[in-house]
Amino acid sequence: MAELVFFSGTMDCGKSTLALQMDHNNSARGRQGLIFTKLDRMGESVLSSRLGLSTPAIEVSDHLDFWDTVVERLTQGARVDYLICDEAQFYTPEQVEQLARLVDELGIDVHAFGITADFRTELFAGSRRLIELADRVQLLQVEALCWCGRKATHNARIVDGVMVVEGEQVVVGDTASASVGLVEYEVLCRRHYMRRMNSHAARAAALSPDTLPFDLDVCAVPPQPPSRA
Ligand SMILES: Nc1ncnc2c1ncn2[C@@H]1O[C@H](COP(=O)(O)OP(=O)(O)O)[C@@H](O)[C@H]1O
Ligand SMILES: Cc1cn([C@H]2C[C@H](O)[C@@H](COP(=O)(O)O)O2)c(=O)[nH]c1=O
Repeated sequence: MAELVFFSGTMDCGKSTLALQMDHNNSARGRQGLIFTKLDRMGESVLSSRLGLSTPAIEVSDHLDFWDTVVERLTQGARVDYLICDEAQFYTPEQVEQLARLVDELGIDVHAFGITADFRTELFAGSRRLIELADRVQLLQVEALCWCGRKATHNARIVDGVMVVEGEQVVVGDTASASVGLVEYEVLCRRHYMRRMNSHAARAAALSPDTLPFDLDVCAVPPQPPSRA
């Protein structure tokens, strides 16, 4: 029985890697699939993982109709057994409905991958619709960790080293650390998200002589990011 599955987790927890693995495993067994993504960090029409693997993909614009795209392929004689849909948080609710229809009416498996919430903790429209419609929402097994060592549950946006909670919902970026003047992201546990305490702020607080030792978490010096030289 075909399924619509939403594989979800924070940024940097391995969603794109799993998307590539699922495509590999399916195609190795002779199944035919189509790979979609939207606004991948590496550029247009590519699905990339931080582990270094990437594959060509169909770029999803707001105007792309999944139903029409797949039906056109089938009409041309192609087989379509499954879809891999990365960065699905950026899809429109209508596109998610088209994916559900492909599962129900054409028996095509849809594996969607994405983060649920933005840097303000608000659901992305595509993720909301996926949670509403998916047969299953599956959290990834590999957990990304907050700088304090707890499981990371939130995606924080960092601008010039400072965590922000206002701004455009969509700004493509990476979780790379230690760059200044860039929009970047850091995954945090809820406690440190709520305190606006990203690793940079925690390091500064731990080193400041003015900081009262009111909380061991805050006073712990977060590990330095690895040098990228
Ligand atoms: N150098 C590395 N060695 C081993 N694993 C790595 C390395 N760099 C990244 N990873 C793994 O890749 C994951 C990020 O993979 P990716 O598929 O790009 O994440 P997502 O799509 O969820 O943002 C990290 O959580 C980590 O497990
Ligand atoms: C939290 C958040 C993220 N984004 C962007 C940043 C990245 O380009 C993607 C997530 O990609 P990943 O493969 O899961 O790392 O989403 C955004 O635009 N707005 C946000 O609030």
